[in-house]
Amino acid sequence: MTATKGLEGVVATQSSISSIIDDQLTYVGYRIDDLAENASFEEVVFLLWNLRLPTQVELDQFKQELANEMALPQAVIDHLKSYDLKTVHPMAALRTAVSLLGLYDEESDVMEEEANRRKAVRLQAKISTIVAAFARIRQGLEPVQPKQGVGYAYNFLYMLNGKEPEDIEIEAINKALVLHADHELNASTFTSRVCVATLSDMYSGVTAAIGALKGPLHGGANEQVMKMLSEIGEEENAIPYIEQKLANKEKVMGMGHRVYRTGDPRAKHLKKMSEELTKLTGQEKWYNMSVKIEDYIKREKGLPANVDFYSASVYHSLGIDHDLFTPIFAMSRFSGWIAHILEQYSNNRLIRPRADYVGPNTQEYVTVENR
Ligand SMILES: CC(=O)SCCNC(=O)CCNC(=O)[C@H](O)C(C)(C)COP(=O)(O)OP(=O)(O)OC[C@H]1O[C@@H](n2cnc3c(N)ncnc32)[C@H](O)[C@@H]1OP(=O)(O)O
Ligand SMILES: O=C([O-])CC(=O)C(=O)O
Repeated sequence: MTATKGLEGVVATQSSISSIIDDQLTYVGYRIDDLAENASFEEVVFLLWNLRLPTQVELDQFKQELANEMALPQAVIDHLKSYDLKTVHPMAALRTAVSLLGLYDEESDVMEEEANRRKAVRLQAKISTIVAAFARIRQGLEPVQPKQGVGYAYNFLYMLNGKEPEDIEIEAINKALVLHADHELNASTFTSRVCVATLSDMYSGVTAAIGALKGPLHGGANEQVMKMLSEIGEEENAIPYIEQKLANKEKVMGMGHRVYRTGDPRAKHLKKMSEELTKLTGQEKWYNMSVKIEDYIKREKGLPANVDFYSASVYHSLGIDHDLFTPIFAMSRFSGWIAHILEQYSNNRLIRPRADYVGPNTQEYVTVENR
């Protein structure tokens, strides 16, 4: 047996949810460019879970179902209030809060398809409320109740900031949510599938996936990109900073991808938004700095910017705290994880690969007093 490091190139399952072929991404066959320009996030969630686009009536109904499920059990809010809010990372808080949520769902261990569909709606609805509530509570503010009759992106911003969002903010968050929703067998989605393939429950699957997304080689990279840009500070420092990083054999966050070779098709949409939003808010330097880094890394290392690179300056120019960038990614990716969990249940087999053993040969056991 020989191991493939990082499972590169290994095809581990069949899936009908999203595809990456020749560096093009589709959700259920629909091009990401078309979805990013035209679709609401709720439309995309419906698509991922039902493998078809909704009619207007279905979409309105689905939006209402999500809005109806946004409120959190008081116990979850009280729990969020009990954390050490100065030190707890929001992704760690999210991981725990989502797991806790499962304790308040009477159907959490009911495995029938209809129950799983109801849990899917509850989870997708409540994740945005948890992220917003955590952000408010740590500022010493009360969580804002979700609003009826508005879309998912609007409601998130409303609960986060406690005021009506501007159209441009809603558009930016909606587009970011559409772009991050699913991505074939990325590390966190694979984690969710491995977890539920034991026939564990949906709460366990998404909790495990949050843990995988949190790492800086995956979803955690967007926060690290903003950390890097903040350290660079001014445009003229960008190239010397990156040269030093490469000389130290350190990775440049937001660059490179396991699957894409020529470029990540999501990045151009975020780049355009970054340009618009940083200009609008008089913070062009973050965009200009990002372009310099992207061009340099492409030229020197042949690596493309990934989805995490420009999302950093987009969220920053919306005034969002840097450590909330990855939770926002999670909010969107919940839809993909859930789609994959439902697909895994529908055609399940335990996922259990092998390891190529490279440890010592068989050894004789020596009792502790004789070692
Ligand atoms: C939503 C997402 O998850 S998108 C990815 C988010 N993650 C990041 O942005 C973190 C930075 N990027 C990376 O670490 C990588 O590009 C990954 C993890 C995304 C994918 O990489 P892998 O396919 O595993 O490639 P691997 O890490 O083995 O790198 C291959 C080579 O490219 C180099 N490389 C890859 N990415 C980078 C980078 N961002 N900066 C500098 N060098 C890089 C590696 O140092 C390595 O060079 P070597 O062969 O000389 O040792
Ligand atoms: O697919 C991957 O490996 C990482 C990624 O871009 C994503 O999860 O969106």
